[in-house]
Amino acid sequence: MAVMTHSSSFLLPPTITDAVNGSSPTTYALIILNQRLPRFSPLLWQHAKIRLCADGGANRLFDNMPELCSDEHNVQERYKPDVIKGDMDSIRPDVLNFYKNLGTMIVDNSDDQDTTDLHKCIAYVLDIVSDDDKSNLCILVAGALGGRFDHEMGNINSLCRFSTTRIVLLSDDCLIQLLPSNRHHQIHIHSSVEGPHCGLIPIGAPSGSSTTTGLQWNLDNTEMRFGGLVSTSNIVKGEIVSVRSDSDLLWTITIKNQSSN
Ligand SMILES: Nc1ncnc2c1ncn2[C@@H]1O[C@H](COP(=O)(O)OP(=O)(O)OP(=O)(O)O)[C@@H](O)[C@H]1O
Ligand SMILES: Cc1ncc(C[n+]2csc(CCO)c2C)c(N)n1
Repeated sequence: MAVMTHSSSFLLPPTITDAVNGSSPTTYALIILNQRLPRFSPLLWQHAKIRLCADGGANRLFDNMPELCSDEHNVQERYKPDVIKGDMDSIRPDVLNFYKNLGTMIVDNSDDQDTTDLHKCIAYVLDIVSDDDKSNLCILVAGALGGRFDHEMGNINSLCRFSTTRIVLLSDDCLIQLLPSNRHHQIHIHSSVEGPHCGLIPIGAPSGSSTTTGLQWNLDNTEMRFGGLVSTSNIVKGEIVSVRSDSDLLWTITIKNQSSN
């Protein structure tokens, strides 16, 4: 069974990350959604090679980034997205014009009312990254959780629709990613920035057999299904959590508020 490693090193400053990652650095893309920016968004921005706003996500970048970078000047000019894409029913005209004048590419997909703005942005990233970058690609999605439940489920559905792409949904409080079936997942825990609370949740279909190490309540060939057992309120115990399952699972872990540590 092929090993797939996971690390939330994008929550650490890039210099530390580069030293840890060694030879094959991850290519990060950042997609900003229409929810209050997570407090660590400036860090995600630094890691990212390409930055997109999904429609109204541009309003959040424009309105919230200056508060998060209060020690910097000209924040709105400096934090210029490469692309704004979506059905353009939420972005404010002043914000659209501001970024258009800075040279941001605007992609209006108002004709497509069947896929979400997040879906459109992920598809765009997959279209433009080179094959080399695609193999190391990880898409970070800021503002994906909390707020409207239909949007949250739409965002989780994007993980399933693009199940062969590494995508991490992020809020201030936690992250979610998909662990594809039939891999040996090794999740490196950065305990200074994440944990200890975590969960493993079957999505789309029941999981017949899942096995883990590194958790307080490990699974041992355990079945999980909605209406039966799903592993919520679990706790990370080791530096590495390993997961094997015959079905796709969602992995979620809390993100620490570092100002309170
Ligand atoms: N409250 C929320 N919770 C989670 N994700 C959100 C929320 N609001 C927006 N998003 C995400 O941000 C993206 C862009 O948001 P935006 O408000 O521009 O979308 P929208 O298509 O205009 O939404 P709607 O028309 O349903 O209000 C959405 O596709 C969704 O992925
Ligand atoms: C069955 C069904 N349910 C909802 C929508 C609405 N919808 C889904 S994605 C989207 C675009 C949002 O930017 C919209 C309006 C649909 N088309 N089909």
